Amino acid sequence: MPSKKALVRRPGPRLAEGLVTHIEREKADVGLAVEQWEAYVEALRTHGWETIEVDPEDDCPDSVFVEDTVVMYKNVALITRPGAESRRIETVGVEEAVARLGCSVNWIWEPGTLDGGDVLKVGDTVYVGRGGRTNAAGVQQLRAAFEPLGARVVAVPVSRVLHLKSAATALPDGTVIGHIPKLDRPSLFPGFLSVPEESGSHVVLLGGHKLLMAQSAPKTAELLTDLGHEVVTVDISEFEKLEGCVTCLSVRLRELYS
Ligand SMILES: NC(=O)NCCC[C@H](N)C(=O)O
Repeated sequence: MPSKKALVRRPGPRLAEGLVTHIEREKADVGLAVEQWEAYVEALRTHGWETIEVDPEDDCPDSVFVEDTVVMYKNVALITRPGAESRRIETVGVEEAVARLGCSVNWIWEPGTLDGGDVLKVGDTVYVGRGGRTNAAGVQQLRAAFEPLGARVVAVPVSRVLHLKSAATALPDGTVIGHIPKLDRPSLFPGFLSVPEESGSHVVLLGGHKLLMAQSAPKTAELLTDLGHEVVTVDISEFEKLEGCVTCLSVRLRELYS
């Protein structure tokens, strides 16, 4: 039976100093962000996920975006080497957490860089965005880690957004959804559905046809509801000010053997 555990990491007091690359900086309200994070975690729990808090990393403003620090494939946790140097220390606590959960651990090494936000899994196809945070060596190391386990790794150029998953994720049936103006090569995805809002391109699969989405994408929520999905929304405005989205606030562990 698949496990339903999700790693999350509480935002720290320096959250508002988080990196912004493709958008104008707007001051995030840390108190409100904590409330929004708690509601996000509660939404995961309500839909059957056991949440595991990685020890906070209060000196790292971006540590709440835990997805960037580890990529899961089967029982293997690939600890990343984030493209932004200021984020590299975040991996230490995450490595401890996944090791405690019984994952096999592997690593991206220098000169490779890779952010988890650049990795989109659709069944055994693993799309990896090669862009501002993930370099060619990171892509090669991801291939070397996951292809022997049965993955097919497809590299996708990313230049218009922070990460591949800033502009594309996948529905439970494997359809990739994305916001065309932010994608370099939408034609690389077979079975592609375009969505009207950039923040509508981010969905977290909660199980069955349930999707967790940001409140900021009402038109996409309507489109997906009309296609028979059950949409659960959360307000993550303070994380969106830092180029975060629903996907980057957790890492789901679905194939643990413990
Ligand atoms: N996977 C993600 O979408 N991560 C968002 C990271 C945002 C953070 N401010 C950063 O620039 O690294």
